[in-house]
Amino acid sequence: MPGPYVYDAILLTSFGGPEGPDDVIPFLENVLRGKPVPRERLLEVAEHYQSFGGVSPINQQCRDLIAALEPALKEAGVDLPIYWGNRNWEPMLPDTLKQMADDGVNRALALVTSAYSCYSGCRQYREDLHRAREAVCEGEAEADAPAIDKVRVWYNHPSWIDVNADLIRAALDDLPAELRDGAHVAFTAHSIPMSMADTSDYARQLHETSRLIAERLDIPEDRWALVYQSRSGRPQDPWLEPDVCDHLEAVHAAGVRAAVVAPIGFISDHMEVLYDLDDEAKTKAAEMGLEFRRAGTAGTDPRFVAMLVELILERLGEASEKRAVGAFRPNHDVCPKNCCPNPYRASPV
Ligand SMILES: CC1=C(CCC(=O)O)c2cc3nc(cc4[nH]c(cc5[nH]c(cc1n2)c(C)c5CCC(=O)O)c(CCC(=O)O)c4C)C(CCC(=O)O)=C3C
Ligand SMILES: [Fe+2]
Repeated sequence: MPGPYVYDAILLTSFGGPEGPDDVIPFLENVLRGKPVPRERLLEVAEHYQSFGGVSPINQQCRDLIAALEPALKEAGVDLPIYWGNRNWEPMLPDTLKQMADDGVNRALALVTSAYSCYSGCRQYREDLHRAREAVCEGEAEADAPAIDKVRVWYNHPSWIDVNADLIRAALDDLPAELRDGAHVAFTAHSIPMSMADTSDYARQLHETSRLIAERLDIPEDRWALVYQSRSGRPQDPWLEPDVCDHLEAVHAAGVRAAVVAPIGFISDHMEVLYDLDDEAKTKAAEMGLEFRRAGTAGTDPRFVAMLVELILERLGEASEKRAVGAFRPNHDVCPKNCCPNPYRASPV
C-alpha cells in the first residue's frame, strides 16, 4: 500500500436531504434552525420536496459520487477509505465522525460538495465539522476526534470549466438549429443574502467561472449573464439578484427567443435544480414562448471525478501542480481567519 500519507481517510461532507415524506419537515427544521427565514418559506419548500415523494435526490447523488470516486482514487494509487457525513440529514456528521474515531482515523481530508466560497458553502461546513468533533469528544480529550482539513474550492479548475462547458454545449446543440446562434445563456447559482455575499468571494468566483465557460464556448458578452435562483430569507432582506425567472422575462422582452439555463452553482441535479429550474423556470419560459433548455450538472462525469482525485492528490503532496485557469490563482487550502464569516452570529471556528 502506498503512503503513509498525512491523511488516513477522505470525508465526503454534504448538505443532506430527506429520504421520505416524514423526513421533510424535520430536515427543513435542521436547515433553518437559527436562520432568519419565515415559517411560510419552510412550508412552501416542504411542498417542493413532497411533490417528489419527500425524497431529495442529493443523498443518492452522494452515494453515486462515492461509488465513482473509490475506484478512481485506487486507480491513482491512493488506498484511503471514503466516509460520508451531512449537515442536515442522515448520515449526520457527528455519527460519521464517531465511526471514524472508532475506526482509528487520526486525520481526514474533507471533500465539501461546494465549488464556491461563502458562509453556506465553506465556513458553515467547517463549523459543522468542529461541532461534530466536539460531540465525539463529549468532554473527553479532543485528541480522540479525527483532525479534519478541507479541500480548496475548485471554481477555476480547468476540469470544472471543461465539464460545464461541454454540458452547456450539449444543451445549445439541443435547440432548434435556427435559434442556436442567437441563444442566451443564463448561468445560475443559489442566491445568498447580501450580508453573506458582501463578505465572501462567492459572486466574484461565480462570475469568473461563467466568463471562462462563455469564453470557451465563444459566447459574446451580450449573450450571457450570471443570475441567481432559490431565494430564501425574509422579503425585506436583500439577496443576490437578478432572479433567474425575472431575467428570462427581461431577455425575452428584449427579443431573445431561446435560452439555456446552466446551473453552475450546483455539482449535481439537486432539488433546487429539479424544482426551481426544471419546473418553475421551464414553465415560465413556456408561458412566454421562450425556447428553454436546462444544461446538465457535473454529477459523476469521469472528468469531474478525476478533478476531485487531483484535489486530493494535491493535499497528499502527490500532484505536480495546483491547476487553475483564468485571472485568479488556485484558492487557498487552509481558510484564513476572516474567510467567509458567519453573517448571523459569532463563529466557533
Ligand atoms: C450557497 C448555497 C448552496 C450551494 C453550496 C452548497 O452546496 O452548500 C446551497 C446548496 C443547497 N441548499 C439545499 C437546500 C436548501 N437550502 C436552503 C436554504 C438556504 N440555502 C442557502 C445557500 C446555499 N444553499 C441559503 C443562504 C439559505 C437560507 C438559509 C441559510 O442561511 O442557511 C433550504 C431551506 C429552504 C429554503 O429557504 O429554500 C433548503 C432546503 C441543498 C439540498 C438540495 C436537495 O435536497 O437536493 C443544497 C445542495
Ligand atoms: Fe441552500
